[in-house]
Amino acid sequence: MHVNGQSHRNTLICDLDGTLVDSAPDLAGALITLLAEAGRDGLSLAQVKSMIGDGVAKLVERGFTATGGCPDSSAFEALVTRFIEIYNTRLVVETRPYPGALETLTGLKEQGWRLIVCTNKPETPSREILQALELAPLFEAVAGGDSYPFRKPDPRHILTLLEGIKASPQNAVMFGDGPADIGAARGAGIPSLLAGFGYGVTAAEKEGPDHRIEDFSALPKVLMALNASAPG
Ligand SMILES: O=C(O)COP(=O)(O)O
Ligand SMILES: [Mg+2]
Repeated sequence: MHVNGQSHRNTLICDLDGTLVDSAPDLAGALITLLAEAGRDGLSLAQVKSMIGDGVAKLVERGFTATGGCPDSSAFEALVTRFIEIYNTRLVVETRPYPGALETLTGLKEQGWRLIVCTNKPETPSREILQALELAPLFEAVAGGDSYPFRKPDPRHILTLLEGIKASPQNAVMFGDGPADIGAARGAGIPSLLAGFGYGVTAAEKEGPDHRIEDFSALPKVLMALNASAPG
């Protein structure tokens, strides 16, 4: 679909952790419990925030690397399994949507935007979190870090999800807080919008996002501007 010679954007791909929901307190709680079980020191919330964005295995790896070293192969796999077990008991204890997320996305949906989630968190807990926080009805589709054999920053994570709902990359916009989001969007050839309130913001800035917002209330305006006709 073209409007004024440009592709009309009507599909918003949302990252989950650090973009739709502030999930760091529960992820940190689970990681700190896991570290304690292994006799390791704790980590601050700020430290854990900087480790989120590339899926659970990376989070566990980074947590152990930062506290004395990461075990390899089978011992590591057991830690990831245990992490998921602990995290499953506290998916939404402290996790909440960012202020204005529900209202803003509801408004966009009413205006005709198609909303989908592309996260590196495994699909099952992602769906459970969206359901528990009453965000699930907004989204047409959800892809997690384990939904396909690839994940962000691989652009195929985004492209396969779009294909699944028969949406074109030419009509899509990526909204995320981490370098994996901005990198995947660039690889897929779609504009990216950085959630400046999220976790991977400093690293994401280096990937050159097309736009940046500091809260949800700014989202509709940026999306409208994207669809506005080019000057001249
Ligand atoms: O699970 C993670 O590390 C984060 O996932 P997301 O930022 O892609 O939602
Ligand atoms: Mg994120």
